[in-house]
Amino acid sequence: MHPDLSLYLVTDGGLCADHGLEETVVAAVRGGVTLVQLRDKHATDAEMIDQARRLKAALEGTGVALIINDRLEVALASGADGLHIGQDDGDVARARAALGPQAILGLSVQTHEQLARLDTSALDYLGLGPVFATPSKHDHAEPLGFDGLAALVAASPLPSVAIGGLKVEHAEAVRQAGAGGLAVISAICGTPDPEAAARAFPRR
Ligand SMILES: Cc1ncc(COP(=O)(O)OP(=O)(O)O)c(N)n1
Ligand SMILES: Cc1nc(C(=O)O)sc1CCOP(=O)(O)O
Ligand SMILES: [Mg+2]
Repeated sequence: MHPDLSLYLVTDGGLCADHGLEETVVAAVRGGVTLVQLRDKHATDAEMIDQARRLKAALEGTGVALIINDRLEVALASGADGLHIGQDDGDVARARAALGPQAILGLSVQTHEQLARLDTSALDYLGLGPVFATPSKHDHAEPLGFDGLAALVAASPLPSVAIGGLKVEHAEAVRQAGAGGLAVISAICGTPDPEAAARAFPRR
């Protein structure tokens, strides 16, 4: 499947708390978000399944897919549209086999070495980052900058989305680096008006 990576909202329960998770996501989608990832490092599986089901219902009719961060079992149990995993989050082939061919499956890549040993056949897209250091992910890798991002995009055989410290003012540089879009947490979650924050990003 080919997800629309143009403006990819990754959620953070803490940052979204002001408006509430569903309200933030629905407003951001009204503002132009094209893909949503439920990311919660603290919830139990049962809590995350419940969150995912509520988000899936809230996204009904919008055409925007819901991706689950890290947890294959949550993706399977919640009826979400896909899964995003990192280098240490489990096996890509196993995830694809469990999710089936229609699901969206994304993987994080930080280096050329990771890219070189990747079997991309089971994947739909890559998340490349961090472009910049960010407080939203305490264990992030060395920042790539835009030159590093462009080099990874050029070596990537799959559509890619850039992530890490990205704001509206970086959209043009990300486009010039060749990525298919931007993935953001704090540029939308935790802003006073998530719809306006999403709308401020240029359309692709
Ligand atoms: C779109 C996108 N790209 C990268 C990541 C990071 O995934 P990972 O390295 O597994 O780190 P965590 O998000 O699990 O902390 C992502 N979530 N989404
Ligand atoms: C979830 C995540 N993954 C990253 C990576 O580099 O793989 S950076 C990141 C956090 C992105 O949040 P913000 O938009 O607030 O910087
Ligand atoms: Mg992960």
